Order: sequence, then C-alpha cells, then structure tokens
Amino acid sequence: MTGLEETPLKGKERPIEPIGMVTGDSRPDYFVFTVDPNNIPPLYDYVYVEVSETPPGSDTSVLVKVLAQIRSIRRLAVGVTPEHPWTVLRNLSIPRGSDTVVAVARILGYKWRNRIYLPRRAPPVGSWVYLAPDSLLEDFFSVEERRRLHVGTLISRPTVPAYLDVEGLKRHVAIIAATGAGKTWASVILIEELLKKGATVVVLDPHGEYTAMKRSAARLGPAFADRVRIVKGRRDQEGDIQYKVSVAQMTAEELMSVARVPPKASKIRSVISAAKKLSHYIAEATGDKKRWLGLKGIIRIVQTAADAAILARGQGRSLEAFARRFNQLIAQQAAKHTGRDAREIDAELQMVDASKEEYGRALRRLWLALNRDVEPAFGAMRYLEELRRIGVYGVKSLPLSYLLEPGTVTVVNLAGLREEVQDHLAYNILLRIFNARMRYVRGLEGESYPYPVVVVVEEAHRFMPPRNKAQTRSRDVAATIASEGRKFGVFLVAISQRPSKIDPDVLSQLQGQIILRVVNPRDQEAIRDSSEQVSQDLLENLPGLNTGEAVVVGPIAPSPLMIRLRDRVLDYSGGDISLVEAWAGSLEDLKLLEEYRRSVEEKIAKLLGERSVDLADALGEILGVSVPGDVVEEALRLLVHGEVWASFNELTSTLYGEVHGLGYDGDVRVPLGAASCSDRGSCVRMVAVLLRAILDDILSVGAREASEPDSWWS
Ligand SMILES: Nc1ncnc2c1ncn2[C@@H]1O[C@H](COP(=O)(O)OP(=O)(O)OP(=O)(O)O)[C@@H](O)[C@H]1O
Repeated sequence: MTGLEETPLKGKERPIEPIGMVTGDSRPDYFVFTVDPNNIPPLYDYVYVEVSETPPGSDTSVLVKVLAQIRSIRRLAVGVTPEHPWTVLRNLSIPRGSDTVVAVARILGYKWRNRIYLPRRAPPVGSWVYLAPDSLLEDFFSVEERRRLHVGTLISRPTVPAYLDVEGLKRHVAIIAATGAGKTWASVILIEELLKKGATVVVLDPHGEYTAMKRSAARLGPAFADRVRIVKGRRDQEGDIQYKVSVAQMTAEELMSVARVPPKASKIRSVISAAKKLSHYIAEATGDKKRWLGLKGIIRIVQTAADAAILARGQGRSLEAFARRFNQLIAQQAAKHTGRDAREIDAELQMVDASKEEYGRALRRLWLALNRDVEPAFGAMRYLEELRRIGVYGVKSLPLSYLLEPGTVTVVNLAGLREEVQDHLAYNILLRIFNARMRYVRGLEGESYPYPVVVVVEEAHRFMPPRNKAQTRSRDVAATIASEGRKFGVFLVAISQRPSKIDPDVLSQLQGQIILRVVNPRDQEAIRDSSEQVSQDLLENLPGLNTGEAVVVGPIAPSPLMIRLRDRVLDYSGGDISLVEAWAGSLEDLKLLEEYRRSVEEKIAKLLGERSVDLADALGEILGVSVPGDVVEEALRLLVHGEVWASFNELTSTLYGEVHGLGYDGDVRVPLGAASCSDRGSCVRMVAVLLRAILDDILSVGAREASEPDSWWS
C-alpha cells in the first residue's frame, strides 16, 4: 500500500477536518507537514496521524492514532524574498493566506491497551494531519487515579489536565530551572499533591522559603491544618521546634569542621578534641550527662583546663599538678550540681585517670597545649561558644518522630546558618532518614520509620557539588540515597538552578526531571548529559518557556510532557519581592533600631547602676576607649541587618565575638577597659559585639545562667 492509500478516513468519513498533510521528511520519531494556512495550530499543540502498526503482542497490523507535538512552525516566502526592495513589494498584492506554512512534529507514540508505544514506521507522506481532540490527549496522558499527581495542564491545552505518576518518584526527581522561573512553585505543587496522598515529606530549606506553607496549610482542607511542621536549625529563626544534633555522637573532627577551626590551629584543635574525649568520662564518673556531654559541657571542661593550667604553673609546672587541679575543679563543679561530695567525685576521677589510658592521654594533650599560655583554651571556647549560640548542637539528638510523621511535611528551616552548618545538618538528617528506613526494611534494631519518605532538597548544588569542585558531607549520603534509596523507600527531589554544579553521579540517578526555563548553555548540556529522555529539540525549547511552564520527562511522566503548572494553594516566600512591601519593611527596620537602642540603654544603665546614660559615653567607659556616636549607630545597624555573636571570658575580662554583614565580616577580641580602635571598621565590630553581649545579658554571669535554663537536650 502507498502512504496515501493507507490514509484511513477520507472525504465524508472524516470526523474532523485535517489541518495539514505530511509532506516532508517523515521518520518514526518526527515528521514535517504542510499546514492549512487558515487553520494554523500554536506551537506545542498536539496533532495526530493515522498509521498502520503492529503493536507488541499483536500479530496483525492495526490502524492507530499516532500522537505528535508541534515543535516548530515556519512560514515560507512564496514568490518574494527579503531581498525584494520595498518599492517593488509595495506594489505587489500578495493575498493573505497564500503563503506556505510548514511545521515539524515530534512523535510521542500511540496508545495500545493502556500502554504507550513508539511507532516503528514513519507516517506515510500524504497522510492527513489532524488536530488532536482533548479526549485523545486525556486518554494518552492519563494516569491511574490513585497514582496521579495533578500538577497543571498541557502547555497548549488549558482544557486538558496534566498528571504525574507518584510511582515515578521511586526513580527520584530533579527540578531544574533558571532563577525565578518557578522551581519553588513547582516543588510546592508537588508537595501539595504528595500531602494529599498521605506521603511523609521532609524539605531541606536553606532560605526559609517554605515556612510560609504552614500558615496556609488549612487551605488544603481542615485535615491538613497540622500537616506542615517547621523544624528550625537556628535558635532565632522561625520554627516550631529546634533541631538538635547530639555532640556526643559527633567525631571531634566533625565538631571542629562545623566550628570552622582552621586546620593550622593545632593547639586549639588539640584542646577541643581532648576536652571532647574527657567529656564522656566526666559525664560517666559524675553521672550527670546533661551537664557535661553537650557543647556547654565541653566549654566548661576547656575553661576548667585553662584555670587548672594557670594554677599548675605556680605548683611546679607539672602535668601531675595540672591533672590534680583539673580533677579537683571538675569535682567541685559537679558536686555543686549533683549534691554529691566533691572528694568522692575527685577520687572517682583519679581512678579513671589511673585506669583509663585515654583519659590520661587527653589530660596530657591539654597540658601540652596550655602549659605556656592558656590562649588556645580561649580560642577553643570562642569557636565552641559561637557554635553553641546557634542552638542546634546539644546533648541529645531531636527524636526522629519530630522529623518524620505520616502524611506530614516537615520543613527544616536552615536559614541564617553558615554553609558548613547547613551542610552538616543536611548530612545528619539525610543519614538518619536513610538509616531509619534501612533498619525498618531489614528489621534491624534502632531508630526506624515504617513509611517511605520523600526528601526535597532546595539549592541542591550546595549540598551535592561535583567531587572535584567542592567537598561537602551531604554529597556522599545524597549519592547513596540516589543509588540505593529506591530499595529502602527514600526518594530525592533535588532542586537547583545550576544542574552543571550538581555531582553528575547524583544527577544521572534523578531520572524524573521537571525542567522549567533554562537559558545557560552549560546547564542545558548538564541536563542533556543526565537524561536520555531530553532530546535536542526539547533542549532548544527550554529558553523559550515562560515562567511556570515546564517540560517533564522520565518515569514520573506518562510520556514527555510540556505543562503549565497549576495555581498553588500553599504559600511560600522568596518569590519576586514586592517593592511596596520592601519599602514598608524599611520603616520596620527603623523601629527595630530604636527598640534595640532603648533596650541597650536600659541594660547599660542597670549594669553601671545609673538611672540613665549617654550610650556612646557609657560604651566608651566599658571599653576604655572613646566611641564616636556614628560608630554606635552603625553598630546598631549591624545588629539589625547582620549577624553578631559574642561570648565573654570572665577570667581575663575579654569579650570574643564574630560579625557578619554590611561588609564588616570578621572576628573580634576586646579586652574590656583596655580596648583600642585601630580603624573605624574594627571599632564598629567591637561596639557591635559589646552591644550584643549587653543585649544578651552575657556580661553579667548570673543573668546569663538565669536566662538560659538547661533544657533536656541542651
Ligand atoms: N506557575 C506559575 N504561575 C504564576 N506565577 C509563577 C509561577 N511560577 C512562578 N511564578 C512566579 O515567578 C516568581 C519566581 O518563582 P519561584 O520563586 O518559584 O522561582 P524559583 O525558580 O524558585 O526562583 P529562585 O531561583 O529565586 O529560587 C515568583 O514571583 C512566582 O510567584
């Protein structure tokens, strides 16, 4: 049979008018057709041709409707060229509609017994091309009702819903797009649909963009009002509960890397790792884990080591004197808290010292690091104190039940944390989830969870960069989840604007892809390299997508889909800013500045025992250097807009701190009463740290202890 004879429905039989005819290059995967100039469909619309095929499992050929999507349309000039001068063209009358319109259509396949197959034959030249009716598209792209995730409509057919297949999540998903193209929107829609399916979802959210979902959860229905939960990484961020990592379960190396102790600071490192080692023995001997196992406990041990080193210097400067003093001082502190006899605890510690080689070795390391100068101890305390202020590192880990709950999305708000800490928390959370599922599946002892978990990782390139580009803790566990998560029911949804900056081993395992507008050629290449399903012509279409339009490929889509994402129900923040709101926010900042000023003035007055004070004078008095008024203003601004941490060493009357923001990043060390300002920047930093110390009541020890009662995990 020739192609024309094969064309099935002609003349009167035709239920709908054709809009074109296959005229050009025709292959099993695409064909070129000439379009009726009075009936030109839009780009990305769907057409079909009827082709005789022998579907798999069938031994006779049948006529099937092969669906195709229009990927390009051109009008060809007839009789005129762009070289024709205007004077000639003006006098030519070319009737409208007489030009030749040629379209290229990418074949998507045909449906046979509920499955999609790709044809083995090219549509015959001369075949009629029809606009696909909605019913054909609905059938072609249908997903079984209980498996479907309703994410939008077909890009060119707002009347045809687009569904993803929840079972496709087993092969993981990447959401990729240029910045501002709608990645977070897409992920929020996916989360809405997963919630409706009763999924357990965890979102690692470095910018705190997803926290707004909680406020709008009830919009999904009354049953969903409590289904969004926020766990915060930083004490002063938005969240229902603080995430906690048990310091005791971290290695000393891990602790020092999150505390950012430089590799070259060997004495400080030695002090921290020795104190950490000792904390286990001291907690055991005193029976008071809460007091000694967390960061506070390790800081207490370092402080005690510094005190013991100073005392030992006056007593023959020997390791023995140091160890004796150290054990005594620890025993005294422990006795105060436990009500036990100090001598009894001291004797117990001496026994540990005598019997446990590790204990003696740790004491020796402390002595070697501190016998000449106790500065490394203060350095160590500064690093640990900075980490402690974040609030995430404590005695016990937050129980997994706060992170994983059936039918609930838990947003882990990582905003405001340094990169190392974000990475460490991501690593800790991914590992706990993976292990909990593995234990459940294998029936092992320990923390486990009975339902599959979807982990959404925003800014995935931060956590899983290529091995040769950057080192992160979370990459290896993400790679393990990407390759083995399927077996244990842990699925990744990784979101990024820079796929080229995601480890290719991980990216290639994310077989489902939701790709929105991508302009950068390197990122387009990364997408092509990671997925066999993204054809060159799809890639070429990516820069032309509008915000909220996406290409979906992989097991999550019934067939490669081009969709317009639906409106979301849940809110998120971090979309384009509204200028009106932003400027109104600046008035809020002014208010906050005033509040800070008033609060500092009151606290300083109390500290100095006066009724009222001039802020610049009073700060100058505490520091021992004159402080100009504009420096105080700038330091207040830094408190409002930046991040300022402070800790205080009573023994040396020295304030330590760290400042980030407004171009003042840096460390600060201020001997109170003997400070000096080398330049304006250092002066601003110094005053900001002092203000922070005053605001947080850490200049008066009694007030600090009172304001921070030990919680069960800190
Ligand atoms: N499907 C959509 N329909 C309507 N508006 C949308 C859609 N998707 C995104 N937008 C709007 O586009 C803007 C950017 O969206 P979104 O924040 O989701 O992008 P993003 O790719 O996550 O950006 P970033 O890279 O900054 O995280 C927002 O203002 C959002 O409201």
